[in-house]
Amino acid sequence: MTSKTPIPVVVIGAAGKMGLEVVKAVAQAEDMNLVGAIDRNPEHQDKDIGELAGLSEPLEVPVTNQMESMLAFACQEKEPGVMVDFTHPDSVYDNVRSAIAYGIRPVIGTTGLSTTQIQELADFAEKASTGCLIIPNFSIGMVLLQQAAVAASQYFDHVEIIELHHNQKADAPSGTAIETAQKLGEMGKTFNPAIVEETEKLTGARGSQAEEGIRIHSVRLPGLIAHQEVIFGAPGQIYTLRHDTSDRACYMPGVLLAIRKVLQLKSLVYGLEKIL
Ligand SMILES: NC(=O)C1=CN([C@@H]2O[C@H](COP(=O)(O)OP(=O)(O)OC[C@H]3O[C@@H](n4cnc5c(N)ncnc54)[C@H](OP(=O)(O)O)[C@@H]3O)[C@@H](O)[C@H]2O)C=CC1
Ligand SMILES: O=C(O)C1=N[C@H](C(=O)O)C[C@H](O)C1
Repeated sequence: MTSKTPIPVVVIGAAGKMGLEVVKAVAQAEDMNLVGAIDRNPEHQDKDIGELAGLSEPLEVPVTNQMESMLAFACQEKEPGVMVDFTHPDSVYDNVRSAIAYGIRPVIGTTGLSTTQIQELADFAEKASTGCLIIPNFSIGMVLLQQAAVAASQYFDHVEIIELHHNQKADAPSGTAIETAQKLGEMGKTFNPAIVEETEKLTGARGSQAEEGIRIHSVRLPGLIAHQEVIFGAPGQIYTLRHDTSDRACYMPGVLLAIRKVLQLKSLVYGLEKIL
């Protein structure tokens, strides 16, 4: 039996809510080896990431805020490496450019990249012939919700999206809600034709206007994790699609799949459904 060399994985944002889940999932995956844990939070510097993640054994991987040195180290591994990014909308773009420059394949979970930034990263990955994945939502339930929404949009002309998240979330609307609106927008129809002339007495009362006239409403409260409703309306009926997460572990099968798949790519791919 041949045993393949494990995939070297670096996690950036490793000490955050998603980063710690990824650390646990990668540590348990037989075909992966966690080689680096990057996080800027000063509280966690030099601590063993396995201990921070609550694993029974240390992983002998200390948290560092030195991204460039860590990427330089990871690119010397025998096998091509992968960097999983769950950081912040303000830093993900630069992190990904650096990873690609070192020949490390990025798997991006961080949301909040602009359309221009995504296009620039796609061009950069293409020039470097490097795989790169941007996945606004790693849960299979959300892929299914989006597919059901696209199917329903053939029959409904009116639709709005409500996304609800914990109140530590930096970006609004969520990357998932934007992706959902884009998918509905790709149907090529204009939703929500105006029936009356509306006046917003409080700015933002009707949410933000996304693709093809689709409105997105963002709710932020402690006690929530990540939830989304797509509500279709027609005379005499409402059709509601809803996805709820109760544990960030729900994203891990998607994250592990992305780590394996990004190594087979030579350019940027957007969306979990493209690699299923
Ligand atoms: N695609 C998906 O399926 C999912 C995506 N997300 C997205 O992932 C991102 C992270 O979410 P979450 O884990 O909840 O956030 P957290 O704030 O819990 O974690 C982010 C971590 O990254 C650190 N960090 C931020 N910037 C840098 C940087 N430049 N270099 C190193 N470390 C950095 C933060 O440090 P500090 O505390 O000092 O800021 C923090 O420890 C968000 O954009 C969120 O929307 C979340 C869930 C699922
Ligand atoms: O910040 C989060 O928590 C989440 N962010 C992603 C998004 O913005 O869509 C994915 C999921 O909704 C959880």
